[in-house]
Amino acid sequence: MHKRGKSNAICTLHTNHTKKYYRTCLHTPFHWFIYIIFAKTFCFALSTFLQVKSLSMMNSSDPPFYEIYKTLIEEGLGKAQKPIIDKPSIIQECELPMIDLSKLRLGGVEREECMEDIAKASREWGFFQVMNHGIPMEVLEEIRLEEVNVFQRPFVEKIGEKFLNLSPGSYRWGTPSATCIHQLSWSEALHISLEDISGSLTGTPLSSTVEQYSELVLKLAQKLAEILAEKLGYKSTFFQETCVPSSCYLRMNRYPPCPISPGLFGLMPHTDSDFLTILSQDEVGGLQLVKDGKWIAVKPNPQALVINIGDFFQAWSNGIYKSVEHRVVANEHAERFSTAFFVCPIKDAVIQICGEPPKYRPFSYQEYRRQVHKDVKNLGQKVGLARFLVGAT
Ligand SMILES: O=C(O)CCC(=O)C(=O)O
Ligand SMILES: [Fe+2]
Repeated sequence: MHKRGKSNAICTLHTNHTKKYYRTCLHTPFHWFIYIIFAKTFCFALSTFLQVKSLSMMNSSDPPFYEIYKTLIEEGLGKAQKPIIDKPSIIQECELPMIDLSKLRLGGVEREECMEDIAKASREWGFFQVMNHGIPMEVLEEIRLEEVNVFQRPFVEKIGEKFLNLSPGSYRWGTPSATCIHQLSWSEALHISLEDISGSLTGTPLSSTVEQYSELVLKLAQKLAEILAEKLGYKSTFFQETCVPSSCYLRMNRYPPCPISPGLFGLMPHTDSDFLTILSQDEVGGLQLVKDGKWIAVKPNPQALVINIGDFFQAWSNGIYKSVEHRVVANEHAERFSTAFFVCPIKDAVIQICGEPPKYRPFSYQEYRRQVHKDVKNLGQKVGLARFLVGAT
C-alpha cells in the first residue's frame, strides 16, 4: 500500500513534470501529429501552386515583369527613400481643355473661336481633348476589341519573330535598357508601322481595323495641323505632303495591373518624337502631364480623343506650341488600354523652323530619330529638342 502509494506519488510527480515540460515546449505527441499534418498539407499546397504557376506561365499572356525585373525592383524598393512616383494625393486630377470640333463646320465666329481654342491649348497646355471628332464610337470600340485580342495571345507567341507578320520588334514590353526602377515601364505595346498594314499584314482583321481607324485619325490630325499652322500665319500644305499614312505609327498600349506598391510607371516620363499624337483611352485613367511645373492627372473620357503636341511641332512653331512631358502611372488593380496614333513625317522631310529668330536649327526626321536612339543607348534617356537648339554643340 505504502509502496504503491509512493510509486503513485512518483508517477504523479513524473506525469506532472512531463505535462509541465510538454506544456512549456508544446511538443506532445498530439502536437507532433498536428505539425506533420500541417507540413504535409503545406508541401502539397506549395507543389500544386508551383505546378499551376508553371502551367499558367506557359499559357499566360502577361509578360513576366516581376520575374525578369525582380532584382531591379527589389533593389529599387529597398533603396527608395521616397516613393517612386510622387504621392497621388499631391497630384491633382483635372479635365483637359475640351474642344468641340463640330463648331468648325458652323463657320463664322464659332469657327474662329474653335480655332483659337485649339491654338491656345497647344500654347498653354500642349494637350487638349476633342469631341465630335468624326471617328465613330463603333470604330473606337473595334480598335479596342482588336487590342484586347492581340494582348490576350500567349506571351511566348507575342515575342515570336513572326508575331502577326509584323516587322521584328513591333511587340515591346517593360524597358530592356532600364538600369534602375525609375526607368521601368510596367506595360506592353504593339508598335505598328502603317507601312506594315499595307504590306505584310494585308487581309487580316487587325489590318482592316487599323487601316480604317488610321485613315480617319490621320484626316483629323491633318485638319488640326493646318489650323495650328494657320493660327501662326502659315497656309501650309507641309503636313499633307509629308505626313502620309506610311510614315505614321499606331501604338496599342496595355498596362497590366501592377501589384507593387507604392506604384511604378506604366510608361516613363517622355515627350513624343512626332508632330501630333492622337490618343484614345479607356475609363481607367493613369495619364499624367506637366503643367506649370507640376504633374497633374488627366481625367479619362473614353468618348473624347486626347491630342498632344510632339517635338516636331514645337520645333516647327519655333517653341510656340509645347511638346509637354507626360507619363502613365500603373494601376494597382485595373488593367488599362490606350491607342496612340503618332503623326510623323517621311524620313527625309526637313523640319523648317517657322519664326524669327529661329530657336532651333532645321533637321530631318531621320536625323532626329538617330540622335534619340544614340542618346537612349549612351545616356539611358532621350535628350530631344535641346540637342537642336541654335548654338547647341
Ligand atoms: O497611354 C497613354 O495614356 C499615353 C501613351 C503615350 O504617351 C505614348 O504612347 O506615347
Ligand atoms: Fe507619349
